[in-house]
Amino acid sequence: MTALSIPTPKITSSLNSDNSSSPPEVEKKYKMIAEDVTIRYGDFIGVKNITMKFPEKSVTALIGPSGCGKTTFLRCLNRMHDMTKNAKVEGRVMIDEIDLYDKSIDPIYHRRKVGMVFQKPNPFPTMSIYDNVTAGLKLNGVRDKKILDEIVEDSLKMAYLWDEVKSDLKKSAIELSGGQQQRLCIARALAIQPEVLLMDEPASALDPIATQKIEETITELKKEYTIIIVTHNMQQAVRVSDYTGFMYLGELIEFRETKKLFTDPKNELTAKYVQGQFG
Ligand SMILES: Nc1ncnc2c1ncn2[C@@H]1O[C@H](COP(=O)(O)OP(=O)(O)OP(=O)(O)O)[C@@H](O)[C@H]1O
Repeated sequence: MTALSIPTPKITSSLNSDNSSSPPEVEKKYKMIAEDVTIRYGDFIGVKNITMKFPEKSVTALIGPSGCGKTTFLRCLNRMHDMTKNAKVEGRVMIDEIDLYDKSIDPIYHRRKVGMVFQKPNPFPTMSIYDNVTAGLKLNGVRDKKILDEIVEDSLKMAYLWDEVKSDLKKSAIELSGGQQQRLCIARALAIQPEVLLMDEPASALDPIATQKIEETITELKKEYTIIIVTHNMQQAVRVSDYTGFMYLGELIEFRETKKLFTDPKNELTAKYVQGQFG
């Protein structure tokens, strides 16, 4: 994809403590590390002291029963809680060597490195397919039509939507099917060239065929991106992820290679959850 030229802020801190919560079988480098993260909504603690290391170019799934804090945790990975009035995040989230929460960094610059895809497809409804993909780029000052055209094509190809829409990029985004809209949202997230992609139940509003396309897209994208996905669907976690973290009541209970977590869980709670004894 055409590389964007955006100024790099100074690096302010570094880390590599190797204490816990990394899947033990990993040979890859870690792209992102959440360290001692606690998230409160007023007096309520939504996430308790989670340390989690995300291997690069792989998919990590977050699973657990409703209300256990999956979305709350995911949202801290790109500082989305900055926009939630009563939320307070403690701890550190490192991308490469930079703490996203360090007071001296530019949060807008660093948030760009972490793309987000939400549960319900949310294309900008009054915009065309083309304008949806270029919206973030234009906000970042990219105006060159040739560069925009190239990035639109590259992003739509990476999201596995190009062949279905290339002949009519001016069509309104809301004329696409739900599954196509979700792949458009993935293309929109990829257009600003993030390094990490967060996905919050990206297929839960979709039918089985659209879900399969999204899962195939995720499998292809992990060749280039580090992906963290929240899912309710355990089969989906097994199909798409390399590593899985099981959360319960705001805590990370177990974090391992997906196959091992599902076939040989170490924790009794994990075992009960993956066997469907509670949900
Ligand atoms: N803005 C908020 N203010 C207060 N409490 C909140 C807020 N957002 C979430 N919570 C609470 O934090 C806890 C964790 O919620 P969260 O949405 O992260 O869980 P989840 O595991 O993603 O659930 P689900 O699978 O149902 O989406 C819940 O008890 C929820 O009610």
